[in-house]
Amino acid sequence: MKRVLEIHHLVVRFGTRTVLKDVSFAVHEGEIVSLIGPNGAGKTTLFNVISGLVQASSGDVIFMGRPITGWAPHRVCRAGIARTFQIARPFPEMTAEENVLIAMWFGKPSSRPPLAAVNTEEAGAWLQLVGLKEKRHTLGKELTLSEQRRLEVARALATRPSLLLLDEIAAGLSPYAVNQAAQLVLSLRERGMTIVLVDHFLNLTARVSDRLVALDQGEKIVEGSPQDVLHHPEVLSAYLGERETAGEA
Ligand SMILES: Nc1ncnc2c1ncn2[C@@H]1O[C@H](COP(=O)(O)OP(=O)(O)OP(=O)(O)O)[C@@H](O)[C@H]1O
Repeated sequence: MKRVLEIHHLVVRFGTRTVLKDVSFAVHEGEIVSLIGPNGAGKTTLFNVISGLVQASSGDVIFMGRPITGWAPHRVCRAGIARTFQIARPFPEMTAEENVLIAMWFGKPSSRPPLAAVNTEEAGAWLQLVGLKEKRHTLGKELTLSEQRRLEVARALATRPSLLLLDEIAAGLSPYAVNQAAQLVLSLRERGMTIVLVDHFLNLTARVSDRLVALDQGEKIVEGSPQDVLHHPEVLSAYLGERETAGEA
C-alpha cells in the first residue's frame, strides 16, 4: 500500500523543553489514522510540524515520497495537505459559498482562474458533502460552531488535498453534532480520502479510524488497531495519569 505520509524520528524542542521525542509512523493511502493522547501529549504540535507552522528540531516529514520538512504552510497546502483547526476561523463577512470559493481558488495556483470565474457548482458540491448546501448564502459569522467546523472541512476539501488533517472537529459539539462529524469522516473515507485525525472523543476516533497512534509526553507509546491501542496498559495509564516512576517500590 502506498505511503502518503511518513514521519521519521521527529524531534521538536521549544527552548529547553522537548515536546516531541523521536516520533515515527506512517499513513497509507485511504487510511484514517488518529493521534490520541492526554493533554500536552504533542498531538497539535505534530500537526503543526506537518502543516509547516512549527519547525522540527530534527527528523523528517515525507509526503508522497518527498521530504517537505520545514516547508512554509502555503507550500505544504499546495503540495496537497489540507488541515482544519481546533478553532474554526471562516471569513466572517463572507458567505459559506464564498469561503469555499476562496479555498478552491487558493488550491489551484498553476491554473488559477479569476476569482469570479471559479465554479459555484463545485463549491455547492463541497458544501453538500458536509451538509451545508442550504446554508450556502449564510455569512461565516452566522453559522453555529458545528456548521463552522463543517465549513472548515469543506474549505480544506476544496483545495483538493491528497491528505486531510482534522484537528478536534468534535470538540465542544453536542452528542448529535459529534455523530454528524463521525458520519462526515466516514463519508470521506468512502471517497478514499486519506485522513489524520486528532480528537479527544475516543469513541469517535475508535469508530472511524483504521489505526490509532498513541502519544504521551511527546513520545509514541503504541500504535495499532483501535481495539488494541485503547486497551494497552500504557495508554490506560497515560489517560488515568497513573504513571509508575522507575525505582518506586
Ligand atoms: N509554542 C510553544 N512554546 C512552548 N511550548 C509549547 C508550544 N506549543 C506547545 N507547547 C507545549 O508542548 C506540549 C505539547 O502541546 P500540544 O498542544 O502539542 O499537545 P496536545 O497533545 O495537542 O494537547 P491538547 O490535547 O491539550 O491539545 C505542551 O506541554 C505545550 O505546553
